[in-house]
Amino acid sequence: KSHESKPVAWGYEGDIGPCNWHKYFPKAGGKRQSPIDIDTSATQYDGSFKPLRIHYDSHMCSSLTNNGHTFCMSVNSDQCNLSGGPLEDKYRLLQFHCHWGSDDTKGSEHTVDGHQYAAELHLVHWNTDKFKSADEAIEKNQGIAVLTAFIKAGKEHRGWNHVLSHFKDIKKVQGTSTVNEDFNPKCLLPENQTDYWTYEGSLTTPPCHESVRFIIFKEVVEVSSEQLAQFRSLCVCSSRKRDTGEDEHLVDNFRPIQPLNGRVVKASFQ
Ligand SMILES: COc1ccc(N[C@H](NS(N)(=O)=O)Oc2ccccc2)cc1OC
Ligand SMILES: [Zn+2]
Repeated sequence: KSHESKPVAWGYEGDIGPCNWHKYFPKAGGKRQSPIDIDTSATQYDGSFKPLRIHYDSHMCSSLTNNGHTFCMSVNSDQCNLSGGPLEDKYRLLQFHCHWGSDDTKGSEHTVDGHQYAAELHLVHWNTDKFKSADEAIEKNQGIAVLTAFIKAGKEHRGWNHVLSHFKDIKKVQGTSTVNEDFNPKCLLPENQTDYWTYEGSLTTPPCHESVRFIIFKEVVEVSSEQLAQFRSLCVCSSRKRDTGEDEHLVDNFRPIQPLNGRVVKASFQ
């Protein structure tokens, strides 16, 4: 029997934290890693982008899972597609998830002029024109496109309640809940979908494949502080082994920013 490679544990703190990921996941030490700081004085306007086309249907059944690092809403509808903007091909929505912090002052992965937001939404899509499966696409250049929105504390976001209402079923690690309601993840995006930054980077979690085109909206989405607290209520795996055996609540599931290495961040707006 071939020896299955044992999955390597990784996390956001201690010796399995981001500084050591490269030891088991060599791509994490690559030249086009994510996230990055967006220095708005160095972005370059690109007038050649066509309008972004985000076509999601809402009759998709999906399941919400606590994967030990965040929640992940998987989508298995072939009707949720993304194209246009900086993209040459058509991409299909696979899942969405978020990154957040232990309080409202931190949590996003990307930063803008050094400013970190309270959380960051990632809608992960894979290139269905070039590849046969998401598992193939995640290792290939242009394989993945991640639509990204920053989140800050403010007024309550009613759309997010459709996701948060299922959190009680996935409080435990590897918990899964089936979500079969009429929910369209497009409601989680900002109103302004024409102004965004875009650059070529990587998965921000191991195996950190350098296959991702990030599209990051300029407009920030507001959710209430109570809703942000619900993100933090998820119990996830942590490197600290507590003898108390109490559930580990996640703190800071965001990767630190990575060197730009000469990459240029394009802007769809002037
Ligand atoms: C299509 O296959 C994958 C897609 C994505 C990621 N990792 C993803 N990276 S990110 N933050 O850049 O989107 O992080 C998470 C974080 C939480 C839940 C699921 C993904 C990993 C994948 O296979 C290993
Ligand atoms: Zn992510």
